[in-house]
Amino acid sequence: MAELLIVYHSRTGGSRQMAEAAAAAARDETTTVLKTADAAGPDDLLQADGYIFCAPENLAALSGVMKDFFDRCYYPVLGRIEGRPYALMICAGSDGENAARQTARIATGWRLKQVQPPLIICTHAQTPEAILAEKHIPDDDLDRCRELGAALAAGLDLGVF
Ligand SMILES: Cc1cc2nc3c(=O)[nH]c(=O)nc-3n(C[C@H](O)[C@H](O)[C@H](O)COP(=O)(O)O)c2cc1C
Repeated sequence: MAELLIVYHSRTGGSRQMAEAAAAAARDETTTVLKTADAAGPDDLLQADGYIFCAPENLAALSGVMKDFFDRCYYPVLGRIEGRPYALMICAGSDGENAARQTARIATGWRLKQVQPPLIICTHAQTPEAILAEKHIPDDDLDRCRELGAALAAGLDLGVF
């Protein structure tokens, strides 16, 4: 069975809920490994056949912990995972585009194949208190994460990418 690796970072819970929803749906289709960014490393990337990366946008960039995952793994796996499919999920307050663009550039460096446009979910938190509060991602947004997880996992299992 093909293996899907989902790597995520979350500060206030939104990205975690998104990653967990994608993982739960993906597990119905293929072997799925869910790891936090600080626990994941090059061996996890090498072992998997495809990826979902999920993280918040912080200060108009990918969150630092997720960036550290890519920084640690970039050269150890460069040239060894080319052509593998991936998808991207970003949790943001009101934007998310820069984090998505930045992550896509890293993935292009690895020569990964993006199999669908980035899924950006905005929490619409505006005040410092709301931004720092624990997030609750609505079920219809989590449905979009479930669809993404199921589609990537099913495609991996069928070998269509
Ligand atoms: C330090 C910090 C910086 C942020 N910068 C942005 C930003 O540049 N753009 C944006 O859309 N949201 C921004 N946000 C909002 C978060 O992306 C949003 O709260 C999201 O839910 C965080 O995901 P998480 O719950 O997985 O941590 C920022 C939040 C924090 C704490």
